[in-house]
Amino acid sequence: MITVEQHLERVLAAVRPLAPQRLPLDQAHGCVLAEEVTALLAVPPFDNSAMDGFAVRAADVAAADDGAPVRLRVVGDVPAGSAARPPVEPGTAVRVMTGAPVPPGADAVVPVEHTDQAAGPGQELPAVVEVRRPAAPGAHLRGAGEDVSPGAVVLRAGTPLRARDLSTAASVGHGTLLVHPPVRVGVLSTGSELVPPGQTPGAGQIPDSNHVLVAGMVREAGAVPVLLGAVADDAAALRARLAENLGRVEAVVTTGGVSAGAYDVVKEVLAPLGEVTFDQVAMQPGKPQGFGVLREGAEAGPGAPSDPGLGVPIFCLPGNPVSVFVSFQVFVAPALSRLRALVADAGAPAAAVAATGWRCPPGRRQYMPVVVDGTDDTGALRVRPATAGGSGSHLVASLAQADALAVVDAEVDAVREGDAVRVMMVP
Ligand SMILES: Nc1nc2c(c(=O)[nH]1)N[C@H]1C(S)=C(S)[C@@H](COP(=O)(O)OP(=O)(O)OC[C@H]3O[C@@H](n4cnc5c(N)ncnc54)[C@H](O)[C@@H]3O)O[C@H]1N2
Ligand code: MOO
Repeated sequence: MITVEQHLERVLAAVRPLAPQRLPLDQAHGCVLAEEVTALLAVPPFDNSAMDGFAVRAADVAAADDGAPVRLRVVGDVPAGSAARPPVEPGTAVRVMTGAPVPPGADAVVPVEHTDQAAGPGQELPAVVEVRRPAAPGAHLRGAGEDVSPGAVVLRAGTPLRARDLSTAASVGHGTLLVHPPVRVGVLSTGSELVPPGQTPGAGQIPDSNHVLVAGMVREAGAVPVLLGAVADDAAALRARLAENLGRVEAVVTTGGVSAGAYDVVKEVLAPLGEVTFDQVAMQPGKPQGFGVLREGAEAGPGAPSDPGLGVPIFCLPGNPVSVFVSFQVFVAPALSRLRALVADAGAPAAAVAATGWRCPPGRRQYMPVVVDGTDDTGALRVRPATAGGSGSHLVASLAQADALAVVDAEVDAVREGDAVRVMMVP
């Protein structure tokens, strides 16, 4: 048996960040930025109106009032996007829309509501506008560069790009960014007993819950699942499904077929394709684990894992669904973070206290799905097992209740009510 740390170390030593690529903004969401981004354009890019109304000289309308409106001759119309710049001379106004460039000579905008003109679409350009309120110099004007000036740093390397980061990049003039590209993860279930979700299982069959579990966890880890379906416990079918798909993924996660069964074909198939080893890890659930590197169409031999074209890391997780969930959290998620070039780690487990006791397996670190039931007087989280059935790795239906995994050291044979435990919160 090896420890969780030994297995994780081996996994992380075999993966490194995908080489940066320049991608269009609409493909870069969730990717980690590989460059510092500076503004090419100012924001706003030019002086413009904050209101639909009339660009005026503030001095002209200083005394305007409902009882004594100021009449200005309208000498032009500037919708947003227009290149027109009709000058505003004393005694004149130019109609402007929100976002339209402020014409030369104007130093204020009077909103349409403060004039005799009707608001809304389809209004003809009037020859004369009556202004009924004064406007201070600068009123309703938005100055070029108010937010950022060209050359300002707007995004730092290492940022996982959110929607608003992409909008920032677009607003300062970028159409592409240098990013660590999306990590595509092949998701493959194995087992002759599996039927697709929603299909009534026949004798001895069960729904394939692992496929949607792994695909969803891949998404929650910021990577992109590539659904490779389920294969029966048949060596040729498994070999073919992997070989067909290796070229289009940066990692693979399989479930099932890694323990001691007579039909556990994952082990049998993987040796000739690459370098995958199968270990017993001192954890519960998740004891049998396979991990290694596959090379597309290549013979087995040492290489540089996760370099495009050189190798694809493969995680062969045990079939029991709770084992899949835990193994993904503990081994696959950190590896996907590294492939994405994320620097932030998951952080230390939080302090909690057991609201009820439970049994633990001898000699294996336990990852018990738990529900958080508030906090105690000291502020520690109160936790209890998510299922009345304890820590069985097949108790998948209760997994949805879990808020966290309680991590109990291998030497502990039972957690008693009131014991301190560490918990990892789960998505
Ligand atoms: N003789 C031994 N038997 C077992 C050992 C052992 O050391 N010696 N280890 C046990 C442990 S611990 C685990 S965990 C499991 C791992 O089994 P496999 O990875 O070989 O997985 P399977 O046998 O294919 O399936 C196990 C279990 O999970 C169900 N399953 C599989 N795939 C799915 C799926 N896609 N969706 C839902 N459920 C799935 C499957 O029906 C089995 O019930 O081995 C123990 N045995
Ligand atoms: O490792 Mo198995 O996951 O204990 O059931």
